[in-house]
Amino acid sequence: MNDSRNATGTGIVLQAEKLVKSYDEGNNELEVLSGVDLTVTQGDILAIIGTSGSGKSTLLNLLGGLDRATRGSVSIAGNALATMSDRDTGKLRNRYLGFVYQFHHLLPEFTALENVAMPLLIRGDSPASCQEKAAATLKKVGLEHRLKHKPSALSGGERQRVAIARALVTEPALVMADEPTGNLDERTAAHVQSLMLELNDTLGTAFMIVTHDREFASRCPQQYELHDGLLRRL
Ligand SMILES: Nc1ncnc2c1ncn2[C@@H]1O[C@H](COP(=O)(O)OP(=O)(O)OP(=O)(O)O)[C@@H](O)[C@H]1O
Repeated sequence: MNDSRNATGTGIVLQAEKLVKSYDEGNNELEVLSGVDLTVTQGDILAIIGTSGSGKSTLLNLLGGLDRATRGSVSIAGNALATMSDRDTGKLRNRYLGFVYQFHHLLPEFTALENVAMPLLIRGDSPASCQEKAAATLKKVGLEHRLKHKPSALSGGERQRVAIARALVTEPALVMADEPTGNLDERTAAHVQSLMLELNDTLGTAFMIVTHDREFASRCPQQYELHDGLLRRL
């Protein structure tokens, strides 16, 4: 596997070319993506907006290797997904990508620290190193005083910050976030949005953020709109 920093000598983390996705609907074929091109370079932060049903989640699933394209190509750190087994795609995903969703998906019976340590434990790191890295990452999202709290004892914004820490703990090149603040009140959403912009700035992690929030999108240096199956830079 290539390293993201010098995969192509250009710091390209993710590249999609002429991406098409159709769903088979019996007699009909629903073409959701009709030829999407996108390049994400190290440290980029980009927002993707689009009306409901325009294919934003479909696009993220393809780019993150969670689903396969009908045509076209996706490569992560210079590795083309099309010819890769599901197992190798999973390995690539774990190494280079982090994911944040609208709902935090934290495990309720585990503390914030244990939830954040989980991806490292699954990867086979030693328990001591997992704990240390998880604590350091929770500090980066301002939750060093909440390590032992379970999700039920955290506020909505805190839970989402734990989810962001969990996505960051493996030091991914790119975090893909699907409506990460869609479930938060306006004020809390604004805090979590600022946190992602800060983390991008301080850690150099690239962020791709699907959002309905046009104001948030306008705070991101790159903005794209998905419309009629195509992705257009705004
Ligand atoms: N597995 C599937 N099988 C058939 N059609 C699907 C499937 N997944 C999504 N679709 C359809 O593809 C279109 C795009 O869906 P998608 O979830 O990607 O949109 P979205 O832009 O993320 O929407 P929202 O903003 O409402 O979450 C929709 O018309 C949806 O019904």
